[in-house]
Amino acid sequence: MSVSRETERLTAYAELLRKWNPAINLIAPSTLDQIETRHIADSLQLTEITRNVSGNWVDLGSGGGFPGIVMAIMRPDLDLTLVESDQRKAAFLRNVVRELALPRAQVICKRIEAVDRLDAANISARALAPLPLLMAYVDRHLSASGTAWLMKGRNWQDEVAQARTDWKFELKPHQSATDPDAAILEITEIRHA
Ligand SMILES: C[S@@+](CC[C@H](N)C(=O)[O-])C[C@H]1O[C@@H](n2cnc3c(N)ncnc32)[C@H](O)[C@@H]1O
Repeated sequence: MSVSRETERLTAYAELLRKWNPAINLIAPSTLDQIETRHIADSLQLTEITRNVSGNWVDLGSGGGFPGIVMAIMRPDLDLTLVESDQRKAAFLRNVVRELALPRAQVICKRIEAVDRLDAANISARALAPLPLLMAYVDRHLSASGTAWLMKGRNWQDEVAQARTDWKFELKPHQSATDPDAAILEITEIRHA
């Protein structure tokens, strides 16, 4: 049976994470044995939901590369930008992009608030900030017709209620398969309330 190019790259990525995590703390050490079942599986849910989506993609606060690197592996047809302000994590991400040969992925090592507007068709973020703050980051970098894909934990409904104080938006939640209380929030038409 042939192993797909995507599977080879996901395996190589997991190896790089395991190699570098002791030095850089890319993911919580307690979750090192859950790279495939939790971190990659979470990210693959997003790539599955968005398999027919087109346009440039921006992943904010990429950290060790979830979901940004998984998106770059599964969608090599998209221009993808990972924004990560921590220099050591950004160096790791650049190394992954080079070693896995992902030529349409680039890393910006700056704070999200300091990056020139990216005018993205799609934005993703996982474990970056509470939704009210995340909306401000997304609003800065999303195009008027763009879609945000925000991976949220079990308090997502409370966060949505808080965010609606300052923002108006259309919301379509996709329930997580790995954690029934978590969701990927598909958000469009963002504007100040
Ligand atoms: C908790 S980690 C999550 C990383 C990854 N998305 C994941 O799910 O594993 C949040 C990351 O966002 C980065 N970050 C936080 N605030 C940021 C900002 N304002 N600009 C750029 N990066 C930021 C941090 O350095 C950190 O690597």
